[in-house]
Amino acid sequence: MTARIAFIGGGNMASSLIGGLLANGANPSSITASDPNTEQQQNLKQQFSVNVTGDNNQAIAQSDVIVLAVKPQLMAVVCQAIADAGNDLSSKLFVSIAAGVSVKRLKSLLGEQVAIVRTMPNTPALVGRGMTGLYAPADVSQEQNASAEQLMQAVGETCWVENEDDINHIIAAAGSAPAYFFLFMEAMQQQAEQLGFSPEQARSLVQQSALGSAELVAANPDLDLATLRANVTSKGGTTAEAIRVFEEQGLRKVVANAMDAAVERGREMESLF
Ligand SMILES: NC(=O)C1=CN([C@@H]2O[C@H](COP(=O)(O)OP(=O)(O)OC[C@H]3O[C@@H](n4cnc5c(N)ncnc54)[C@H](O)[C@@H]3O)[C@@H](O)[C@H]2O)C=CC1
Ligand SMILES: O=C(O)[C@@H]1CCC=N1
Repeated sequence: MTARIAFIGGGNMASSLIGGLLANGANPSSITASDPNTEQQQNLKQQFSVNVTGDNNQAIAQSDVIVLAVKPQLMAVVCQAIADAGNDLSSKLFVSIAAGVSVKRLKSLLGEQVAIVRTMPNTPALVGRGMTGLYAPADVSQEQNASAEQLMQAVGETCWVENEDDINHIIAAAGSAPAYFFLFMEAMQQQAEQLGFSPEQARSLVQQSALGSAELVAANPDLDLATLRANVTSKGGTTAEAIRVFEEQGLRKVVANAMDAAVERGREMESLF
């Protein structure tokens, strides 16, 4: 029997996961998205034909795997209401995708016996190119770990971590990472427009270069990234000049500082939410 999956919160990340699951062959009738925003419910129904509701407890009652996909600051109130409804949660597997909410915190809200796997996906899940980190405390069974892994592998690749704090490292290296690449691409698009291209042309130039580069990386697992870069960089040529400017102006340090800031914020959120 395929697992019935409830999404508590049907926003950006839930939509990416739902879209990815359906593209991978999941049956829309096995998925229920719960969201108080009726417009969001309509979008999900229209786009994916999944079941929608505004009642979290109804979605949970009819599902085996519960994906907690609300904003971190809402997690406490949402989980408390789930616990207060008094439904039997003992046979359910909870999969949290929230940044900055610890398993300890979730258990304190949902109940100490509740099985919880903490994960950190990213939005390319929508196109089957997700990267998800997973952490399971010792009381989660092998079978439940396998269910969580199966869910996330349907939308991309997975990486288990042994220590919960490593989820904050996954956030820095993968969960938040699409935004870094989008920022870089945005900056390149802007400059391409300055150089005289139309916005469409500029986007296409940047988009195809990014896509081609990522595919080259994936197609050459034995070549390190520095070698791929060197292959573009003719001695005394144009790329060398651009790379010189990036290096001299501290791109590596900026990247390291930005990733460290994401880790720190993840830890800080764990003390707030
Ligand atoms: N957006 C991203 O790239 C990623 C997000 N996450 C995590 O996913 C979670 C959701 O983030 P987004 O999808 O970006 O946020 P979002 O704001 O797009 O989605 C949250 C949804 O929850 C709904 N909601 C509000 N109150 C609710 C309630 N009481 N019950 C059920 N649903 C309720 C909102 O209407 C909204 O549609 C966050 O905890 C975030 O840390 C994790 C990895 C990546
Ligand atoms: O920005 C955030 O907090 C979430 C977690 C990773 C991506 N979005």
